[in-house]
Amino acid sequence: MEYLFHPYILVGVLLATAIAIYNRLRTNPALPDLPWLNTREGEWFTRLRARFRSTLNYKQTVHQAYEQYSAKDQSCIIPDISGAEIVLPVSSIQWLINQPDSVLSSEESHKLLLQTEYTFVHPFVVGNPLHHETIRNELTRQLSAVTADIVDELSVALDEIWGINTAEWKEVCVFDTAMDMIARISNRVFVGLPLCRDAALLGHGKGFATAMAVSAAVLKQSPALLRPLLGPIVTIPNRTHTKGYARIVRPEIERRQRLLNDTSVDKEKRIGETEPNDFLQWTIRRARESGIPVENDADIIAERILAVNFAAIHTSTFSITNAIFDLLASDPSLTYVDQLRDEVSIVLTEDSGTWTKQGVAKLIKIDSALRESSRIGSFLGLGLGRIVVTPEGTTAPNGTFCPYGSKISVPTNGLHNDPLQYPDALIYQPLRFSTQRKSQSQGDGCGDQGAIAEDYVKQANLSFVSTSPTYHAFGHGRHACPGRFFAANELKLLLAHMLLKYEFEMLPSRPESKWLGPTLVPPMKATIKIRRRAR
Ligand code: HEM
Repeated sequence: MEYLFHPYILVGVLLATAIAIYNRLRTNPALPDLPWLNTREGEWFTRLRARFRSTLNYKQTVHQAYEQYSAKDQSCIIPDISGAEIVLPVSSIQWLINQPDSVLSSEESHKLLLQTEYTFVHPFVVGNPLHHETIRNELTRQLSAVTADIVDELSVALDEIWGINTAEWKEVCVFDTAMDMIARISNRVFVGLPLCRDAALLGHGKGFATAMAVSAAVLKQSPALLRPLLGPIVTIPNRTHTKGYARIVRPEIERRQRLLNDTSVDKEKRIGETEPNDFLQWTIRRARESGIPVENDADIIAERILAVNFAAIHTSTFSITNAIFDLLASDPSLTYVDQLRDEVSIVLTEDSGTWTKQGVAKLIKIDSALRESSRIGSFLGLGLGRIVVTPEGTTAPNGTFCPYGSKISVPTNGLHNDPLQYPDALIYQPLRFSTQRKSQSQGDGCGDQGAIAEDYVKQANLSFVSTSPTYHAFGHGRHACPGRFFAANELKLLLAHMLLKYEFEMLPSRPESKWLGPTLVPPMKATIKIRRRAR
């Protein structure tokens, strides 16, 4: 018996008890009595061990949540090392998105996920998200106007990053090169020329996006009590990149503010030849109109643009990386690459060699390929995350009581890959949605106006940006990604140009995406071989 009192054993027991108590406490609020995935009957510390099992095998966990519970109108709990969340049935999606922000909060869910209190230098920027409005309004409405800029920037970026050598094959890392292109094209619209080509500025934009993802993940996994201590340490790179980005754009912000404030000369001269039509200018104007003095602070404006960089860069890079690997690993005899390339050539010829927003809308096969890759490989294991913020809690339509403070979501990856929702769901079919859109538009053409309009809506519902209860790569409902119209325009143009300008070596198999906890990350190191096509 004496060995039981050995200091090592005592320390071990104390530690295990402390962890068990801590985990018991952090499962605050008391969750409803639902099945906990990955627990085993009779096992010691089974909930604690379940957290590790889920974290290490998220794919299987999400699919179990979907197949055994969510698809059958039942709820369950997924525990992982950062907490435990209630996974609701997919039948409750309409209810979930209809709840007011005072009941289910998307903002609180983002704050928790991104640990914004620590990861941003001025958390005010996310607490008062003026840039969401700028994305919803100016950015989306100005898509026609900025299409020429996007095409110009992506052409230059492709030439520089993938090269123009038509004689030799070149090996490129898809993820890294795509991220370089996305950062540059996006910043062309965010801050304009010449800043969008400033290597240091792009380095800070990409660096911040990566630092955010890493520091938020570390903080989310650590005990809340330790976060005030850990926060300032793990977010050193965030601050370095925020300050670096601000240092580079500040002179331009102040120059534009001076021009807008200067009333001594006429409007044209105050702003230059013509007023810049980019996100920075819209932000400066919105800040002036907001009536909130601090909004005009150059550091706040710069951090807003950086927040938009964060929202845009990784998400869009993940999408295009998945689309490229899926296409190149498809069966060559199915000629998907050629079919997509032909579509691009036809649209470009029809539009006399110039890209317009209307021309981009005609790329329905490219659109379908992007939607298909996002269906199969969306980074969201669980989607539509919300935190219950109403003090009395709320009850989902299947009767699951979700207490105040609990996190709820639905198993997006399971749903997106369900053969009952998508025939042959596990088979990549880039033309899945364009074929459906085409068959819908091939009515007899004699329908009344109402039927034609209905047909149009049905077709649009299958586009890349269109969210639904069975497709939430961009979320769904009023908190669905406001940047998706810009992202889709940019990605369709980028993929179109890649196909038009380059030959690709097909791949024998698809490099695997990896689960990092609940996030599905595309291959970040895998390479492909490309060669510039001779004109
Ligand atoms: C393919 C690229 C993109 C994907 C897959 C994507 C995906 C998402 C998802 C899943 C959400 C969460 C929706 C929810 O909470 O239910 C979201 C939110 C958001 N996205 Fe995107 N996004 C992309 C590109 C962009 C771009 C380019 C921008 C900015 C220009 C942007 C800005 C935002 C913002 C501001 C939110 C928060 C919206 C809110 O809370 O109301 N995203 N995005």
